Amino acid sequence: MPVIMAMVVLLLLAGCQTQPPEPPDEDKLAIDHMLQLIDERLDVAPIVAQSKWNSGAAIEAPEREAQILDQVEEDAATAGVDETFARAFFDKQFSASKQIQRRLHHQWLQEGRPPFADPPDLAEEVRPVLDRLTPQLIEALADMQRIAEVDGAGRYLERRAAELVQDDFDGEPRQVAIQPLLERMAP
Ligand SMILES: O=C(O)C(=O)C[C@]1(C(=O)O)C=C[C@@H](O)C=C1
Repeated sequence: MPVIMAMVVLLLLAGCQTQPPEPPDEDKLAIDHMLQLIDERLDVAPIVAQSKWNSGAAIEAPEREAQILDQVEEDAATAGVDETFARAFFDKQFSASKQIQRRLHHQWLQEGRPPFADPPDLAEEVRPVLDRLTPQLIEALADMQRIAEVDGAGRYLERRAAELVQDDFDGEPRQVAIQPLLERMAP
């Protein structure tokens, strides 16, 4: 009997323990959507890497980054997104993409890889994919800004990132890409 009593007390105590806060469902959906967009953007990096492997163009393209940031500035103003936040976010998306590209080039160099048979054209086909993602990411940033103070938002984002953002390496590019969001969000 005392054993059963002790078990009942333990069960009651476990039930009383407060669970870490979880954001409401609609905020969870917004976070998932943001992570899916980040994943889509990172997915383009290997295609950029192929195109540059063939052309010999540098991975770092500062003039292209500046061009995207001009667009970001405009879209952020329209969507009411803090410009510094938006710029920091995109800067990290560039860093994550470059990390993936550098790792792939390193791998291909080691393998002595010949040029790819038919990579898509960088300016005509690949960059437009990234340009279409920019306004969608800004909209998602507006949501992130809105729910930044929601208890548990940062923790949820970090947990879901591991499931939704596939960087195909060791998770470092993913960590780089989500860092500005984690910095802004309540844990
Ligand atoms: O467009 C390119 O050349 C890319 O490599 C893509 C990208 C980006 O993520 O948008 C990444 C790195 C470059 O410095 C510029 C832009």
